[in-house]
Amino acid sequence: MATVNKNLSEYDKNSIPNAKDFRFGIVVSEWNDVITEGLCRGAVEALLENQVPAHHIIRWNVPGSFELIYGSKKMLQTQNVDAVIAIGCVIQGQTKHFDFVCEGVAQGIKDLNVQTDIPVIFCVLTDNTMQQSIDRSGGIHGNKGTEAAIAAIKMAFIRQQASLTHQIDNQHLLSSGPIQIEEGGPLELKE
Ligand SMILES: Nc1c(NC[C@H](O)[C@H](O)[C@H](O)CO)[nH]c(=O)[nH]c1=O
Ligand SMILES: CC(=O)[C@@H](O)COP(=O)(O)O
Repeated sequence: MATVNKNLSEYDKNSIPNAKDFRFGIVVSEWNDVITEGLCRGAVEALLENQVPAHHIIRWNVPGSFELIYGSKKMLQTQNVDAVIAIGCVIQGQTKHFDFVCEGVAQGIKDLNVQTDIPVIFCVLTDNTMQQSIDRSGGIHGNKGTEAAIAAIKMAFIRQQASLTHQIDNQHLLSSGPIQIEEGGPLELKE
């Protein structure tokens, strides 16, 4: 479904876990800052609306969207955050540079999600025109920053639940007593 058929700012408030204990990093590109500031505003407002304390939000600026990769990596490596929101706006110019920046950022953010344990949310507009960016950063199609903040809350919750489940599994395994290994027999846990 294309963005034109969906308002980026709309979400089911009943489906959002309580985010009061989560901490969020926001890395913002300074290129097209009129747009990225609007995206950041949408993200922060959504986090605050979902009980995230203001002091649980850490914001850093980077020069351009390509630097979101390094900025997000250092954010998650050095700050106690449960998710990172990478905010940028890439607009087609006269050359192929748009293609390389967009592909590079998408791949870089994807790599961070694969290689680290902290979810990094891709809040990067890749538009043909400034009007398209305006429409998606608080305009007629809503705010992609809002969408990204909700995604960040949901992914932080998934990470938390996965960690708890892993701990329970480990506790069960560890509390099941010694592992009895019979010569040639199946490996059995003695309750
Ligand atoms: N043209 C846009 C850029 N270009 C700059 C790059 O992101 C990067 O900062 C530069 O290549 C140095 O590494 N960045 C945007 O965020 N948006 C653009 O439209
Ligand atoms: C995405 C870009 O880097 C692009 O906006 C730069 O413009 P140009 O392709 O005209 O150099």
